[in-house]
This record gives sequence, C-alpha cells and structure tokens, in this order.
Amino acid sequence: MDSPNTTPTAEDETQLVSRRIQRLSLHLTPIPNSFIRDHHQLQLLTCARVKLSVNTALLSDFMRGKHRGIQEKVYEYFKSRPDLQTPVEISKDEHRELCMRQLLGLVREAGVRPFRYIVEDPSKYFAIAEAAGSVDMSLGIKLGVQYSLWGGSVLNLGTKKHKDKYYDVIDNLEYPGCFAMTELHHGSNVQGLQTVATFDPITDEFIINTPNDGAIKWWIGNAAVHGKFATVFARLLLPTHDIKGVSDMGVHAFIVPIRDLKTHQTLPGVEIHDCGHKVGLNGVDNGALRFRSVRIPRDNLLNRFGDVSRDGKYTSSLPSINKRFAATLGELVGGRVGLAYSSVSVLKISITIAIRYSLLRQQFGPPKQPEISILDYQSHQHKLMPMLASTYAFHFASLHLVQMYSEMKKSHDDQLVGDVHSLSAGLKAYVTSYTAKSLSTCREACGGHGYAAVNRFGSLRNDHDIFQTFEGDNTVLLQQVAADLLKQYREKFQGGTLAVTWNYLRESMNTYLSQPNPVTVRWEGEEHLRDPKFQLDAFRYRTSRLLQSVAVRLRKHSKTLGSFGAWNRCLNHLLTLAESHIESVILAKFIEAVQSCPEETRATLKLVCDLYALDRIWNDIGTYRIVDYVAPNKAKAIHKLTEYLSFQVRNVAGELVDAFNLPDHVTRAPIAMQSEAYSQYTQHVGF
Ligand SMILES: Cc1cc2nc3c(=O)[nH]c(=O)nc-3n(C[C@H](O)[C@H](O)[C@H](O)COP(=O)(O)OP(=O)(O)OC[C@H]3O[C@@H](n4cnc5c(N)ncnc54)[C@H](O)[C@@H]3O)c2cc1C
Repeated sequence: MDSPNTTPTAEDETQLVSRRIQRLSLHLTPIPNSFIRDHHQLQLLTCARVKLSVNTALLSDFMRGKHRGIQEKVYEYFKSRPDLQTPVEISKDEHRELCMRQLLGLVREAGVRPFRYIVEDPSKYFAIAEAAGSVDMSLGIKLGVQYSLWGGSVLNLGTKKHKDKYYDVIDNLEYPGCFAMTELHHGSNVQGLQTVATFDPITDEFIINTPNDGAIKWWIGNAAVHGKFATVFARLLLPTHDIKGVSDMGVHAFIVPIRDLKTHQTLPGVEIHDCGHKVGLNGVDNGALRFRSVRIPRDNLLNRFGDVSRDGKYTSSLPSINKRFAATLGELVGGRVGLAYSSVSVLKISITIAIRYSLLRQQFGPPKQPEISILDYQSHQHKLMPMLASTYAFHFASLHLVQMYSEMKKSHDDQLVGDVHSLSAGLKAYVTSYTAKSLSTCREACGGHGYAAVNRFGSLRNDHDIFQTFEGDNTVLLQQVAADLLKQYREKFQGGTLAVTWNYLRESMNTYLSQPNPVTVRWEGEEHLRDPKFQLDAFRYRTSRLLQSVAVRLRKHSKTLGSFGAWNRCLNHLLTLAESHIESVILAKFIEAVQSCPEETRATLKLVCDLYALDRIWNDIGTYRIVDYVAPNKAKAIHKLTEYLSFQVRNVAGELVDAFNLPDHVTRAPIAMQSEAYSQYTQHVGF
C-alpha cells in the first residue's frame, strides 16, 4: 500500500512523491483515498508540480463557442480605442456619457449591431452583450436596456406596424429607449402595478397617468439622461357604460415618447428625475418617471397579445387577464437568459484574476526552502478550486439555456416555452447568487492587493451585485422554479407529460423515493464516487425527496393556513428544492459536455466535473446522512476525495483559466498579468 501506517521518513516521502508523479502522468489513474494525508500534501506540493497534461488550445476551442469571432471584434475595437476604456476613477456623470459613447462607437463605428440578433440569432446577441459587459459591465447593461428591454419589448410585444416604425431607429441608436415596468411600490409583484392607460374613444388616444406617488416608475435605465421613448407598463382601462365607468383589462405595454426628438427636452406631462449615484453600474442612467395625463396614439399600444379597436372594443387571442399577463412576461425571459450568461462571464474574469495572482504570489514555506505559491495552501484550494469547477459547470449549463432559448424563439413550442421560463429563472438566480458570493471570496483570496480598485474586484462586485435583483429577484425566481416542479409533480401523478428538463423525475422518482440500498450507501471506492451515475443519482435523489416531502407538507398546511400561508410556511424548503433541482440540471449538462468533448480534453473536464459534483454533495452531506443515503465511511471518503480533487485541479488551474481565452486587455487587473510578475502593478502606482 502507498499509505504508510507509521510516520514516513523523508526518504519514504521522496519515493512516495516520485511514484505518485509517475502514476498521475498516466492521466488520473485512480489513487486510494487513504493516500492523501494532510502532512503529505504540502510536501507533495512543495516538492513537485504534479500535473495532468492539459491541451489548453483544444479545450479553449471546445469552450469558445461559435460566436467567439464577434466577441473578438468587440474586444479589438475597444483595444484600438483607449479613449473609450473606462478609467478606474470616474464620476457618475462622466461614466454615463462615456458609456453612451462606448455604445455608439460599438454600433456605429465598429459596426456591431446587436439588435438584429435579438430574434434572428439570440445566441449571437448574448455573445455580444457578454463581450460588451466584459469591457465595462455598465456598457453590457446599457446595451441590454436598449436592445433587449426597450427594443425587445417593441419586437416581442408589438406587431408589424411597430417593427416597421421603430426597428431601424432602435438599431442605430437614434431612439435610445427605456423599459419602464418597476414602480416605487411594486417591483417583483408586477401584477400590482398602478400606472394606468385609459382609452379615450373621442380622440383615439390612451391617456397615461401616474395615479399616486407609489406608481412613479422607478429605476428605469436610460431614463435619467439619454432616453427618448419608454415602453411603459400600465393597466389598460376601457370606458364602460356601467356604474364603474371603466373596465380594467390588466397590465399592457405602451410606447410613450418622453423627450423631444430634436431638442431632447422632457415632453409636457412627463416628469423625470435621476435615481442618483448607485452602488455600482454608474454608467447606466437610471431615472424615475411620473406621467400626468400624457396622451399617446392608440397605435402605441404594443398589441400582440391584446388590442383595442377604434370604437373601444378589446380583442385578444388569449382568454384571460392571467394568460395575457403570462404571455407578456414570457416574452421577456431573454433578459434573464442574458444575465445568467453574463454572470458566468463575470465569474470567469474574477476567477482568472484570482488564480493567476494566486499562482504568482508566494508567502511562507518549509524551513530553509523557497516560499510557496499561495495556491499551494489547502485552504486556498478549498476557496478557489470548487469555484473554478463551478465556473466550468455554469459555462455548459448557460450555453444549454441559450440553445434552448434560441430553439424556443424559432419553434414557439409550448412545452419548450415552459421549460425555458423555469430554467432561465432558476439558472439566473442560482448563478448570479453564486457569482456574487464568489467575487468577495476572490477579492479575499488576493489579500490586500485584491482591494486595489485597479485589480477590479471592487467594480466587478459592485456592478454585478444587482444581477441578483433585476430581471427578477432571485428569491422570487426560485419560487417560480419550485412552483413549476410541483406542477409537474402533480401532472406526473395524473399521467401528464413532463417538460424535458424534469424528465428525470418521471424516469426515476420511484427509485429515488425507495429506501437507499444498504450496500451502496457504504461504497467508498474512488471509481464509484467518480461514477457520473452515482453523482447524478445523488443529486436527483435529493431533489426527489425534497419535492415529495414539500408536496406533503403543503397539502397538510394548506388545510389550516390556506395556500398562501402554507407556501410561506414551507418557503425555505421550496427554495432548497429549486436550488437542488438547478444543481442537478447543471451537473447533467456538465456530464454531457464531458461525454461530447474531444478525447484529448476528456480527462481534464472529467476531473473538473467530478470536483463540481462531489463538492456539492459534500456541502449538503447532512441531508444525505439524515436519510442514510450515505453511510459515515462514505461521507468521509467523499470529503477526502473532494480535497484531493481540489489539489489535482490546482495543478492545472493555470491552464484551466487560460482555456477561457480572456485577453489581458479584458481581464485588465495588473496582478493577473502573470507573465510580467508585478511590473504592471508597480507601474500603475508610478514606479
Ligand atoms: C440598477 C437597477 C436597474 C434597474 N433597471 C430597471 C429597468 O430598466 N426597468 C425596470 O422596470 N426596472 C428596473 N429595475 C428594477 C428591478 O427590476 C427591481 O428592483 C426588481 O424587480 C426587484 O423589485 P424590488 O426592488 O421592488 O424588490 P422587492 O420586490 O420589494 O423585493 C425586496 C425583497 O423582498 C423579497 N421578496 C419580495 N417578494 C417576495 C416573496 N414573494 N417571497 C419572498 N421574498 C420576497 C425579495 O427577495 C427582496 O429581498 C432596476 C433596478 C436597479 C436597482
């Protein structure tokens, strides 16, 4: 056995190390868990750079996706225009103007036209938005407000007449616009919006009105400075001849001009204020809007899901207010898809900086020996390696989401629409929460130098933080996932079909809900623990248990508390269920990527995937232990193997971040310019 029972001598250790290197060079030959002893590990790390050989170029090719070309065009454009790069210190007003110039430059000078891809090829649109966000997150969001929110609402909620009138001027930025949904009193609860649009049959116009201060549109991107138009979400009111006088048809979207096209003066009846300096994203001009009987032509109703005729009759292909509301919001999921995708990109930048610096930075070491790299500390590996594995996992999952979204845009298949809705909500919530926490961990992993603004963690963290809230608050979105799972669960027992993402529930619910096999719960061999079937089964088992148990609890509590109260009583359980499900979807996509990647990259990706899976299982080991899905010896083996895999990933961490293929002028942090050691950093402060 490799694992000695007595304390090894220095000679034993050296032999041990050299045998180990031989074995590891044979691409991850399984090694008994007992091999790793804490006191050995530092020795191993300091004596040898044990390394799996990584084909970085091939891995990078596999990762880069089909739209890398247009992303490089974005990067190159900004590299060629240093005057358009955002300086570390900049005032709010300057940042807003710069951000607008960046967008104009990208669209008009570099000829990158995102708008056409919103419908034609969404994956290309997301690739452009991601690259723009890597240049400056404010730019990515401003671009998103213009094209995905304002432009997307016109294309997706309007009809041909709107497209004919607005397409070109949105595309070329002649008409910068806003998406005005949120109000002071209502953000997540969109059905509670109070702004009204009352039809006036005499003049054939809608009258847009803010009935009280709570209905002031708040946080509206592009409103404070640049916007000329806004898509305003308001309750459509039709005059009736009964005692009520009006009939409320629910929330609809209207195009409302807010500034004069020539003079840029605010139009009569519109009052605009600046939401002011924010925690981050100060390149985006968020504003508040109040409307005082602003008249717009009837044609300005975005009438794809509901229309009003000249004589004030309402028509819709959808039978109820709820269905129309769902269809309207359903068209807006693209924003969530984009945020999930861009959040992965932020995580890539952040982990790249942290890992490059952690490889460079040396602190302490064994007596009379050189100092070691901080990434050689087990604690550092524990902070950063599962995060690196998660970044890879999220990369594949978000690509899958983008693919599904693109298919949905083409086919409009009902089942796919439901699936994309849930998955985009879940992934957006899960990934953005994870990235937000990771940004702080990365900063801390870089010590004091991580705190220098030039090294980017501050702005990345501040700019990204709101990703957890806009386009749907994460806690609210996860509830949508849980609600969908419960719906699918009920349908399953009524013999209905399941959407693609939940298919595993039908296939294996019964297996998962039976008692765990008393033999396999004790299996602790590395081969078993690294078997994707074991890993995926463990994830799905947890989701199935959570789903079944919450369904029982909801039924019980709703008898006394009603459905709203019961939901609230089980809320934490529901959120855990949603996260668990999303984790299992992420793992399934990662396993597929391992299976489909080029042969030469498989060992590397399999290693990273195993770390992702086992780290997540270990994080939730209590759940598995409570139901005896995992016996104590197996739990211990999982823990040891997770640490060992972290160590193995550390040995290829540099190559793994290189495979993200982020040029230095995109990562920008001087501490991440590994080839030049500290020279960029010292130059930055004036040496
Ligand atoms: C920088 C920025 C830019 C924005 N841009 C735009 C824009 O261009 N256009 C636009 O229309 N809007 C925009 N928004 C608004 C944004 O979409 C909303 O902030 C978001 O939808 C959340 O709404 P809220 O702020 O009212 O939070 P709330 O809904 O009040 O939520 C507050 C807290 O309550 C919790 N909570 C709420 N409901 C529940 C529930 N059912 N269960 C459990 N917990 C709950 C949430 O988790 C959250 O922690 C922007 C916001 C910001 C900050």
